[in-house]
Amino acid sequence: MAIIFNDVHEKESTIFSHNGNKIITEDREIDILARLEEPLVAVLGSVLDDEECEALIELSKDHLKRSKIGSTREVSDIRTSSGAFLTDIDNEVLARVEKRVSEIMGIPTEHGEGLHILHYQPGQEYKDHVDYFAETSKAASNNRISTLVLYLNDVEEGGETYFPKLNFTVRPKKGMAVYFEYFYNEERLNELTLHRGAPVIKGEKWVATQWMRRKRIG
Ligand SMILES: O=C(O)CCC(=O)C(=O)O
Ligand SMILES: [Fe+2]
Repeated sequence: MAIIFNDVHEKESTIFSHNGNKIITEDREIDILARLEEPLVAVLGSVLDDEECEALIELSKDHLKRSKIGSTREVSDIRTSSGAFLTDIDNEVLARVEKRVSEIMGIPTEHGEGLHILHYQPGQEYKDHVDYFAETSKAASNNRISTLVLYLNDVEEGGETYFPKLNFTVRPKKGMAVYFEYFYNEERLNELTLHRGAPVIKGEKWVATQWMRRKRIG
């Protein structure tokens, strides 16, 4: 008698709702270049133009200080780059980018923490981590659910975003982005979004990250 294995695993629904190979936003057509389905990771092309990338870098230069991580805001070895949130800044390019990012992520801007700019020099990295907060942390009452990392420049060597549990690498390219989400009921899927910013070997690396929360902030 044959044994029948029932596949009881049904695909969980995702926040990201774009199908096909393009995302049409109010002011831009964005290419979906590659995607993994579970957990959902999507590599996006031509999210920002050169002028927008350069404007974000310039804005952050005034605000950069040594990166602080986690809700305790302590300087840590996990992230050796420098970072700054672009909040409370009245700027036309920033507003346009935030609107576009919100359309891509399918979440209103009010759920976002503001764009966070990171600057890595050779040898600097962001070691393995997940973007959501531990259940025991205070911030988990309105936890993060999705991330968009925008690459603001071309890195000569190194600086890849790497997902070790998926064995998936994204190479930084100016104007491109990687999207991923971790709002699955199945905790295993969220944990698979573990990722790192590999050390920059040559050149420098600039990224802008948008983390979205489950509820509006404030
Ligand atoms: O720099 C990268 O490639 C990853 C950045 C990142 O993981 C983050 O901003 O949460
Ligand atoms: Fe991250």
